Amino acid sequence: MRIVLLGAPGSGKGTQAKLIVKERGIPHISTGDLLRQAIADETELGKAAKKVMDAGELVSDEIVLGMLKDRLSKDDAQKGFVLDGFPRNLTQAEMLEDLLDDLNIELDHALLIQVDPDEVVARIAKRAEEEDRSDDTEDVVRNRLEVYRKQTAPVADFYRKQDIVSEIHGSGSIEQVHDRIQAVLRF
Ligand SMILES: Nc1ncnc2c1ncn2[C@@H]1O[C@H](COP(=O)(O)OP(=O)(O)O)[C@@H](O)[C@H]1O
Ligand SMILES: [Mg+2]
Repeated sequence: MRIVLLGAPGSGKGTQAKLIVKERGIPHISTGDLLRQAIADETELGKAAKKVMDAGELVSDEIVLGMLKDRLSKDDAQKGFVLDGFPRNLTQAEMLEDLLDDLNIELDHALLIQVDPDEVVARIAKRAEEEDRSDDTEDVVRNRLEVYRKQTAPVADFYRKQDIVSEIHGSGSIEQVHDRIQAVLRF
């Protein structure tokens, strides 16, 4: 099964992706995690990405797509995957479409996790304490939410045209949200 997770920063994409992959034995592909790993490894790509991420902006489409291409070509991704954090804008959605066309595969589900902005801000503040992410400070979060509203929210419409979007109510406990996702994936 090939799943894309959409939703604002802090909506719970990473949290829910981990639960889905545990049950289905497919990899969790998070472009944010791949970038944070590149930063930790101090690669050239990581150094370039860090500056952009620390400002709450999006890393260039080419860099992220290159990373994703490599990751999707690995053996474990052939049975399916949960993609988290990509596509982040319409250009990336089109790039992903071309990439999947080349591989002769299609997405099965685009899950849009919906959470009130106030709740998202509160969750991210909590995550900032727990995880020490340099892009989780209040100013940067505000900018990331703005980038989400302008650039990422339209991606849902891109997938609505393919009729693969399911909206998931993202408030409540992690288990409750997971149950809602399971109900959609079973269908
Ligand atoms: N249903 C939930 N209720 C409360 N907190 C949640 C819930 N889902 C996720 N969180 C917390 O919110 C923060 C953001 O979640 P995360 O999965 O990192 O979101 P995203 O990957 O969409 O940015 C994390 O600290 C996570 O533990
Ligand atoms: Mg995440």
